Formats: sequence, structure tokens, C-alpha cells
Amino acid sequence: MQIHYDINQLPVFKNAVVTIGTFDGVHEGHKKIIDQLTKTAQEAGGESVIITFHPHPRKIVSSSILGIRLINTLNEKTELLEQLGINHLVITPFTEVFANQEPEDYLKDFLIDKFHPHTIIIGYDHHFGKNRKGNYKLLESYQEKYGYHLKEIPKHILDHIGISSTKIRESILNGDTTTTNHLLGYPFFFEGEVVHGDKLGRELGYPTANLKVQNEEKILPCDGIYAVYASVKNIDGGYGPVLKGMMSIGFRPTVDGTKRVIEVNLFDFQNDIYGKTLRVYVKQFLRSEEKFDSLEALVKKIDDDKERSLKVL
Ligand SMILES: Cc1cc2nc3c(=O)[nH]c(=O)nc-3n(C[C@H](O)[C@H](O)[C@H](O)COP(=O)(O)O)c2cc1C
Ligand SMILES: Nc1ncnc2c1ncn2[C@@H]1O[C@H](COP(=O)(O)OP(=O)(O)O)[C@@H](O)[C@H]1O
Repeated sequence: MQIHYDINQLPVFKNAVVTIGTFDGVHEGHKKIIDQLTKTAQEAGGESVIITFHPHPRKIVSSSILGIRLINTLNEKTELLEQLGINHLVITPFTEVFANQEPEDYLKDFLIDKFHPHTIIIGYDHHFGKNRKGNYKLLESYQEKYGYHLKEIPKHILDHIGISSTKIRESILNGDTTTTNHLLGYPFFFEGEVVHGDKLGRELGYPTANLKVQNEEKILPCDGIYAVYASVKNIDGGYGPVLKGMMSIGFRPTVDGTKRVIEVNLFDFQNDIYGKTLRVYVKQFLRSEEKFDSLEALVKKIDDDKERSLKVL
């Protein structure tokens, strides 16, 4: 997959079959559209092209959803799309100027001039251009003039997809790992830098890598204890072996914690990984955080968490 960040330096696409969307989560619904994209491209003897936007358009055009948290960072989305056999991913900078183009200008100056599409695959309710005035009908009316084919993604599929993204965000925030991972088609994951904590973990017999998540847009699971898989990121950007472990997110009431921390204890692991990045795959919610009367009681519960984790991992 070729990734293009500069829309003024795009190659000349061969019979481009294009679809446009944010694809947050790259979930099972998105995969249906992408299947159709790659199939159509094959039939047309052309290249499959996904046009996506960054930052998320809703951050630019809708002040009410400024705080929207995303299932994937841009890098994660790119990585997931890469696995789906698409030829080109075009990451279009979504600016106010871009958002305020007249729909006809967006069609001519952006879609036609930059992509010369053979086919545009689009949802019946897709909107574009200033005040979201552009729609499927407008694309239909220019079909002959610009000579592209148009394929509509039917309502029932789009409804399903819209519901999925919202449902996935809700389920992540509710600790419903079963729904999250089922709709995504893969375990929800995030990354954080391993930072120093209170050094109590090792005394309890459970050292925990405390994670600082850099990307403020990334949605994170609700407070609680989870069974997880995790991989340490290498300097070259690759990942080490997948390890089993358990994660605690919360305020740690037993030790009178005052800020939310995310910490992971890895099984059969002894390395110093301060400063490294850890990717965590959130497999299953185990329980909510509790306040224990003693550290012994906490450790006993963590022993039990480990046993339960090993059963589901
Ligand atoms: C699997 C697991 C479960 C935990 N459950 C709780 C809990 O229910 N209540 C709580 O106060 N702290 C809980 N903790 C947090 C511990 O109190 C924490 O690991 C300890 O304070 C060590 O912190 P440190 O890494 O900053 O040294 C849990 C930690 C882990 C790894
Ligand atoms: N099995 C393990 N799981 C998690 N971290 C480990 C493990 N073994 C060693 N470590 C290292 O120990 C650190 C955690 O020890 P801990 O006493 O909890 O200190 P801190 O309070 O700084 O997190 C981790 O950041 C990591 O570098």
C-alpha cells in the first residue's frame, strides 16, 4: 500500500476506484466496503484508493464534538488498512479551507483532477463541500460530464457501520470488551510510554509498567482490571513477542492514589522497559477496581486476577 500525505504530489492513478471515509476503527463494517472496493478495482483492472482525512472532519466542522475520542490514531488506522490489500491510502489534510470548498469545486479540483476516478464508491448519505451541500445526487448529475462510474453503498450497510463505530466507542467506555472486540474483528489496542511509578509494584511481587498515552485523541477503556496481551515496541518500529499479562486502570484506592494510572503486569517477564513503548491488546474485562483493607488482601486478589487472566488468554 502506498501512503500519500501530500495531495499535490499524487501519482497518476490507473483506473482509480475510489472510496472516501474516516474509517475510524477499521472495523468489520468498514471491511465490507473495502472488500467491495478491492473487488471493483480488480474488475476494472485498476487501483484501489482510499481517501481519508486528518484531523477527523468532525473536529473541524462541528464544535459540539470537539472532544470526540477516536478508536484509532492515524498510524494505527494506516497499519490496519495496510493489512487489507489496498493499493493507495491518501491522507488528506482536513483544513477549514478544504472543508469550505463549494461542492462543485471539491468534485472538480479534488476528486476529478487529482484522482481521475474510474469509479467512485460512496454512501447514499455522503456529504461534502461547504455546509455539507454536496451529496450523492450531485455526483450523479456530473457522472456523464466527468465520465466516472458511481456505486452506492446501500443504507442497511451504512446504518450498520454508523452504529458499529458508535457502539464500539460506547463499549470501550463501558468495559464491554466482548462487544468491542467482536465489532472490531480484532482486540482493541492502544500504546503508551513506560514511565516511572511509585515502585510499590515490585514489592508486592507484581511489577507494573505504568503507561503514559501520548495521543490525547485516543479513546481508552474504562477503569477496571483486564486480561491483556502486550508487545514491547522495538527501536526499528517493529514489535517484540506477544506477552500475556493483566492491566489495571484507575485511581488505586487501596494506596490512596490521586490520579488515574494505567499499569500492566506482564507474565514471565523481567526486563527493564522504562522509556519504551508498550502496545496493549485489551482482551477481557475482569472486574472493577476495589479498595482493600490491606496490601495483603490486594495481592491475594491480584493472584486471583492472574489465574483468571491465564484462563482467558
Ligand atoms: C491486576 C491488577 C489489579 C489491581 N487491582 C487493584 C484494585 O482493585 N485496587 C487498587 O487499589 N489497586 C489495584 N491495583 C493497583 C496496585 O495498587 C498497584 O499495582 C500498586 O499500587 C503498584 O503501583 P506502582 O506500579 O506505581 O508501584 C491493581 C494492579 C494490578 C496489576
Ligand atoms: N513482569 C513485569 N511486568 C511489568 N514491568 C516489569 C516486569 N518486570 C520488570 N518490569 C520493569 O519494572 C517496572 C515496574 O516496576 P514497579 O516496581 O511497579 O515500578 P513503577 O512503580 O516505576 O512502575 C516496569 O516499568 C518495567 O520496567
